[in-house]
Amino acid sequence: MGIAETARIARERLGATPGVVRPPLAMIELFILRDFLSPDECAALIGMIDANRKPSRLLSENPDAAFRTSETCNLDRENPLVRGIDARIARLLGIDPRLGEILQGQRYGVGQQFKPHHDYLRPSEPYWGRQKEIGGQRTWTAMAFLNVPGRGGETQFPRIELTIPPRIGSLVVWNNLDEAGEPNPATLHAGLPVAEGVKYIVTKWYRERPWGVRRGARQSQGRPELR
Ligand SMILES: O=C(O)CCC(=O)C(=O)O
Ligand SMILES: [Fe+2]
Repeated sequence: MGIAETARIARERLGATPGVVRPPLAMIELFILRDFLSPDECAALIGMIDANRKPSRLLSENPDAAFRTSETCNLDRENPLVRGIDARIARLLGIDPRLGEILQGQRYGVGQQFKPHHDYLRPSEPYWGRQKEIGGQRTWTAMAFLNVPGRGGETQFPRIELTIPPRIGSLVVWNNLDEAGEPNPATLHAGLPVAEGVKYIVTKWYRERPWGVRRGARQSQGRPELR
């Protein structure tokens, strides 16, 4: 199934799911589903993130050391809660779960942020040779807020003047590509600095092809810690 067909199905599935809201945005395809995760699920995920967090990394070289200052946790895919949530996201989008990267948690303390960036990959970057092999382009992003920090930590899309405040359990889903399946620059977004408290989210990125390195018949993961 290609990028366009995946997008058509995701659009249809999201559109048919009760509670899914699609803000009227001309330039990007974005959906919000409140209460996708229960407060108990959020609390359990926060515990897992706290137990296993490491400084977040970037896929591309970036001279700005403050570009992404959060911490990241690759969630244990053998854990039943993680498995269930992963499967629910895939079902909501009608997407083949094999296209998904590992479900990650992110934690931002006071002052931490992820400056404006695109989730799609750039074929002109040095990382592309490998990324092309392990799934190719990133297509859709799903991100859920696990808590509400005291202040700050909104997810902002500066090109379309959209700012989404954290809300516990809320899922935000967007297509990083345009109608033609090409990277959509309007999807530029940032995790704004946390001003008070701590912010936790989970993020799920999907690829155009099954994600991972193929060794014979067995599929192992790529370098999930990298963004
Ligand atoms: O923290 C946020 O609000 C955005 C996170 C994000 O953009 C990402 O992890 O790719
Ligand atoms: Fe992002």
